[in-house]
Amino acid sequence: MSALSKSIADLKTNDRQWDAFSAEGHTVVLAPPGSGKTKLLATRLASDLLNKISKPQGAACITLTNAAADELRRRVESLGVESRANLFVGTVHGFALGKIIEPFAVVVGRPELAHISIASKSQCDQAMRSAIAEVLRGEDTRSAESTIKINRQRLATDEDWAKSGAKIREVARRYEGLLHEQGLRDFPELIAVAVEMVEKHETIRRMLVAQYPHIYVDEYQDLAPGLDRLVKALCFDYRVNADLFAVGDPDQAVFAWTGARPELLHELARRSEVQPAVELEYNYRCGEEIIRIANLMRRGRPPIIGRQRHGGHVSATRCTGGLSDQYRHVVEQVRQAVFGGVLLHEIAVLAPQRQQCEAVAGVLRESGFPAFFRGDAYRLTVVTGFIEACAAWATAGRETSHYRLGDLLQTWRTILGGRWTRKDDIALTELLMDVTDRADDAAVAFINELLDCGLRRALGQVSLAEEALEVGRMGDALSSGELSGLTVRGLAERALKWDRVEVTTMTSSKGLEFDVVLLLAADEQSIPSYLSINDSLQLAEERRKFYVSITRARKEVRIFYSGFVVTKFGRRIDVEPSRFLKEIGLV
Ligand SMILES: Nc1ncnc2c1ncn2[C@@H]1O[C@H](COP(=O)(O)OP(=O)(O)OP(=O)(O)O)[C@@H](O)[C@H]1O
Repeated sequence: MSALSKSIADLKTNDRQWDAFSAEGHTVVLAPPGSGKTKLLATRLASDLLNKISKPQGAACITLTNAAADELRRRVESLGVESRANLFVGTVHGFALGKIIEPFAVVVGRPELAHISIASKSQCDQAMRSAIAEVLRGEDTRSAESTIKINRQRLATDEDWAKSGAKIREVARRYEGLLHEQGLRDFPELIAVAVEMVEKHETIRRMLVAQYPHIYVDEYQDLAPGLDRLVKALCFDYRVNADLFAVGDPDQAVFAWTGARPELLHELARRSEVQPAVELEYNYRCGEEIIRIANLMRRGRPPIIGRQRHGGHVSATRCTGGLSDQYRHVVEQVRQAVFGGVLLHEIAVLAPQRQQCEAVAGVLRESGFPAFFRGDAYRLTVVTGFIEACAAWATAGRETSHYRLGDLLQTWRTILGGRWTRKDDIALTELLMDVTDRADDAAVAFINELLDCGLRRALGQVSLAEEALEVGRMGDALSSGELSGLTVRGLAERALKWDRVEVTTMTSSKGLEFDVVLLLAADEQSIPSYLSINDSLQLAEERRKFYVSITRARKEVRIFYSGFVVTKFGRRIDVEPSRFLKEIGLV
C-alpha cells in the first residue's frame, strides 16, 4: 500500500475526516486540537495533486508560518507528490510578494514594486517615532502607534480611519512616506498592495486562478484580514473561481496582535457558496483526563472525543515561594518524568512571558537538564532553519546531527530557485566540509560565508524578501544582539530537536505536542495578563492561549501558581489563582 493510500485509509476510519476529504466545492473544516487537521490537509492536497489537478495547473497552500509550510511540504512529498512549477506552499507574505506583486507589478503600472526592500523592525520603529513626533507635536500620543498598527494590519476602510481621527491617519501616511523616502516598505503595506491588485484587476485574478485553481488554507483563524480578502477575491468572484479548502479552529486563535480575527473563519463557514462546515470531533493526541478538562473550556461547543489514548493527568500546584519556587517544582517534575522514562524533548515548559522562559531554561540547565528556549532574536524560517541545519551538519558530527547533506542540498536548490547551478552545490558542500574544523569560529562569520557562497544572490529575489529580513535579524542578533559571540557549534545546537527540554511561550506552543506539559505562572494578572483583564476581546484570546497550552500534552499537564505576582517595579500583589484554573475545576 502506498503512503497516500495508507493515509486515505486512516481518514476512512473517521467519518468527519472522510466527509472533509471527499467534499466537493468550497470546504471549511473546523478542527479542534489534535484532530488530524494537518494529516487531513496534507492528504487532501497530495490526493488532489495526483488525481485531480493536471499539470501545468497547480495549487496554492497558504500557511501561518514558514515552519508550518515546511512541515506540510515534507508531509506532501512523503505522500508521493513531486514538486511542480505551479505548486505554492508558503505564507501569505510569500504568496503576496512572489505570486502577486513580483509578477504583476509592471502589469498594473507600478514597476517600482518589482524591486522592493523591506524595512527592518528598527527602521519601522524609527519611522513611526518620527511620524508621531512630527504630526502629533505636543498632543497625546499614547495609543497612536497601536491604533495605526492595528488599522493597517486590518486593512482599515476610510470609515475605520475616520473613527480613529484625522490626525492618526495623517501619522500613518507620514510613516509610510518616511519609509518610501528611504526606498522601503513594510509588510502591512505590501499585503494591502497585493489585495488591491487582486481586487481591482480581473486579469490578475484570472491568471492566478489559472495557475492555482485550488487554494488550501491552514489555520485560517490566525491569518489576518489580508488573506481573507485575497481568498474572497479569488474564490467567490462570479467570473473566476478557485476552489477553497480551508481548515482552522476559532477556539485556537492566538494571533490577534497580527490583526487576525477568529470571526473571519466563522463568517467564511457561514457563506452561502461554502458547503456546510465539517467539524472534526476526535482527538488523537491527549489522554482522556486532558480531554475532559479541555471540554470544560469549550463552553457549549460540541465536546471533543478522545481516540487512542487512555489515562492522562492534569493538576495544579501552589508554589508559595513565587516564580523561583515554581522553577524548582519544574526541575523536580522534569526529574520525575525522566525517571519515569519520558524523553527530554517530550517535555515542554510553557510560560506566558519570555523572561519567565529564559529564567526557567537557565534554572533547568543549572540543575543539569539541557533546556532550550528559542526566544525571538529571529524567527525560524526556511532560510534561518537551513543556516542552523548547515551548522549542525558541519559541526555536530555528520552521522549524529540528524541532518543529511542530500536534504540540505535539496533545500539549497529550493532557496536558490531559478538561479541554482550545479556549481552552487559544490560550493556549499566545500564550505560545510571546511567549517567542520572551525566549530568554535563566530557563527556570524559562517553566515557571511554562506551569503558569499550564493545565499546573498538568492535573497535578492523579491519572493524571498521576508527571508532576507529574517536572515538580517539573525545576523544582527549574532553580531551585536542577544546572541552575539555565539559560535558555529552554538548555532548548531539551536537546530537540534532532541535530548533537551523545550521551553516556549504559551503563544509559540501552538501546533506543537509533547508527552508532558508544565505550565508556569497561572495566577490572575499573569494568566490572564493584567493588560487584558478589562478588555473582553483580549481576555478571550488569553483564554484561548490557556486552552491551546493544555491541549499540547499527550499524557500529563502540571500547572503551577503562587497566589501572588510581582510587578515589574518589584511590588508584590496577592492575587487569586488564574480564573481559568477555577473554570476547569482545579482550584
Ligand atoms: N484518521 C486517523 N487515524 C489515525 N491517526 C490519525 C488520524 N488522524 C490523525 N491522526 C494522528 O493524530 C495525530 C494528530 O494529528 P495532526 O498533527 O494532524 O493534528 P492537528 O489537528 O494538526 O493538531 P493541532 O492543530 O492541535 O496542532 C497525528 O499523530 C496523526 O497521525
